[in-house]
Amino acid sequence: MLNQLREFYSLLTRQQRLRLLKLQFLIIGMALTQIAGVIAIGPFMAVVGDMSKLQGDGRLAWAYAYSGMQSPEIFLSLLGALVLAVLFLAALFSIYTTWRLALYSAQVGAELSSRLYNYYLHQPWLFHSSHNTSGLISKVSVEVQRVTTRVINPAMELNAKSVMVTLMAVAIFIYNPVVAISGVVIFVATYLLLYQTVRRFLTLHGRRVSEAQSKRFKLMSEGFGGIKDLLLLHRQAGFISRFDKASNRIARGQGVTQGLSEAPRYAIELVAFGSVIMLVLYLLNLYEGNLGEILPALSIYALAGFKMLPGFQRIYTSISKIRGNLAAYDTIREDLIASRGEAKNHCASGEAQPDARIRPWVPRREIRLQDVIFDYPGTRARALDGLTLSIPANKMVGLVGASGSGKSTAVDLLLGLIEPREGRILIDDEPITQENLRHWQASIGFVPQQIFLSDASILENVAFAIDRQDIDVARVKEALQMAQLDDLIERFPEGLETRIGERGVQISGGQRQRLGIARALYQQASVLVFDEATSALDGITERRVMDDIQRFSGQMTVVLIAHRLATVKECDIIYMLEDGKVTDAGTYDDLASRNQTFQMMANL
Ligand SMILES: Nc1ncnc2c1ncn2[C@@H]1O[C@H](COP(=O)(O)OP(=O)(O)OP(=O)(O)O)[C@@H](O)[C@H]1O
Repeated sequence: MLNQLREFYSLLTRQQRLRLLKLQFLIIGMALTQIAGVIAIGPFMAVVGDMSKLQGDGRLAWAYAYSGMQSPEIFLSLLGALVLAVLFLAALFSIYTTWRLALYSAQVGAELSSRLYNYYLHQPWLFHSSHNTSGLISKVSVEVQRVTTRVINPAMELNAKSVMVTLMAVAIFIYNPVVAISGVVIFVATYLLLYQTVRRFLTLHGRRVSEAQSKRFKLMSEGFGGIKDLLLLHRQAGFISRFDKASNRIARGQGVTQGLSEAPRYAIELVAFGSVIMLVLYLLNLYEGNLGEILPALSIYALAGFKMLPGFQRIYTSISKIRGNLAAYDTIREDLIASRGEAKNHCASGEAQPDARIRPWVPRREIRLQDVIFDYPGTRARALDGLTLSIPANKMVGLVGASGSGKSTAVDLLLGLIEPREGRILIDDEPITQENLRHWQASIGFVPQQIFLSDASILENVAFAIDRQDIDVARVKEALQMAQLDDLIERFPEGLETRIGERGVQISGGQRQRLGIARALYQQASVLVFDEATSALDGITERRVMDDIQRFSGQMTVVLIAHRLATVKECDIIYMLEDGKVTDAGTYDDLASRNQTFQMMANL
C-alpha cells in the first residue's frame, strides 16, 4: 500500500506537490495548537485540586501574584477562560486546516479527471479503436472520483491524524514516558491486530467493486446504445439482471469496506475504558493517593486521550478505506503514468483553437499511396499489403472491394489517423511526416458513415468542437447552402439555433449526412473523404446526396468508399481492392466491361 501511495505521490505535478508541502505546515500547526489546548488544562486543574498552590514560590503562585487578581477564585476563572480561549483557537485552526485538506483532495481529483480526459482525447485512432468507450468514461468519472474520495481524502486525513497523534504522544512522553509508551503500545497493537484481520477482505472487496463498476458502465453503454434492438427483441431482462448483479456486488463491497472500517470503534472503546482504570490505579500509586497531584495529570491524559482516540480511529478508517479502494487507483494507474508528459504538453499550451494557425496543405497534382503495408497491433494478417494508388487532385475517386479488403484502413492512413508500417503517402511527391501532418489534416474534410451529432444547435454542430464565440456564422451558412440544407434550416423557427441531437429536433438520415458534409465543408476542406457515408440512405436520398457530392468534383478532390457500386458510378477512377492491394482500376464502364468481380458486385 505504501508503495502505491509513494508512486501516486510521484505522479502528482510539481504544483500539486508544492501545495501538499504547504499543507504539511498547516497540519503541524494544527497538531501543535491541539497540544497547547491539552497542556493548558494542566495548570487549571492543578489549582482546582489544590488552591494552596497559589501560595509559596511555585510557578502558579508567581503567575497569581503577577496577575494582580484579588482572589484565588477570580484567578481560577481567568485560568478557565484562558484554557477555553486556547481550545477555541485550536478548534478554529483545525476547522481551517480540515477545510484546506478537503479542498486539496477535491482539486487534485478534478485535475486528475481533466488530465485523463485530456490524455484520452489526444490518443491516436488505434488506441480508441481498441478501447471500450464506456471503460474510458468510467475511468475519467467513477474511478477518479473513487480515488479522490476514498484514497486521496483518507490519505490526507491519515497524514493529519498521524502527525497529531505522534506529536501528542511526544508531548505526553516528555510529561511522563511510561504513560506515553504504554498508551501508544496498547492502542497501536489493538489497531494492528484488527487491521491484520480485515485487510485481506478489504483488498478483495475493493477489487470486486472496481470490476463491477466497469461492468455496469459497459451494460449502460450497450443497453442505451442498442436500445432499438432491445425494444424490438424484448431482451431487456438479461441486461437488467446483469446490472442488478453488478450493483449488488458494488453495494456489498462498499458495505463491507465501510463496515470493516467502522467496526473497531467498539472494541477500542472497551480497551480505552480498561486503560483509564489502569491509568487511575497507576497515578494513585505514583502520587500515593494525593488527589491534588493526580487531578492535573489525569485531566491532561484524559484530554489527550480524548483527542488521540478519534485520531487513532481515523487513522485506522483511512488506512482501511485506502486499502479497500486502491483497486480504483490500479485501474487508472497506467494511464496516469502515461499522461504525465501529456499533462504538460497539452494543458500548458492552452491550444483552444489549434486549427486557426495551421495553413492547409492543398494538393495540386495528386495524392499517392506508395507500397503501403499496414497491420493492426495483435493481428497477423496484413490489412494493407503493398497498396499503391494515385488520387488525382480535384477528381472524384472511388474505393470499392469486398468487406475486409482494406478500404477503411486506406482511408485512415490517408487521414493521417494511422501510420504505415512500410511505404509512404505523398502529396505532390512530398511525403506526409509528423511535422507536416497537421497541415495535411487541415485540408481534409471527413464524412463518416455515422455522423456524430452533439446535443447542441445546428450552428454548433456544423462548426463542430469550436467555441461558440469563435464560430464564423457566415461560413456556417455557406457550408449549409453548399450541402443544400439551407431550405431545411429556414423551416425551423429558431433557424441555426435549432437544437438537434439527442434532445433536439429529429432530422432524417439524408439530412444528417448532409450535415456531415456541411461540417466537412465548414473546415474549408480541399479534399473530401466519404467513408460509406451514403450506405445508410435509401436509393433516392443517396442519389440526391451523390448529386451534391458531384457538384464538388472539379473544385475539390473527393474520395469515396462505397459498397454499392451505384455510388461510385460518376467517379473519374475506381480502385478495386482485394486483400489490402489494388487488383484493378479504371472508370465504372471500364471495370464493368472487363472485371468479373466488379460485374458480380454490380450484378451486371
Ligand atoms: N481496429 C482493428 N483491429 C484489428 N484489425 C482490424 C481493425 N480494423 C480493421 N481490421 C482488419 O483489417 C482488415 C481490413 O479492414 P478494413 O476495415 O480496412 O476493410 P474494409 O474494406 O473497409 O471493410 P468494410 O467494407 O467491411 O468496412 C480486415 O481484415 C479487418 O478485420
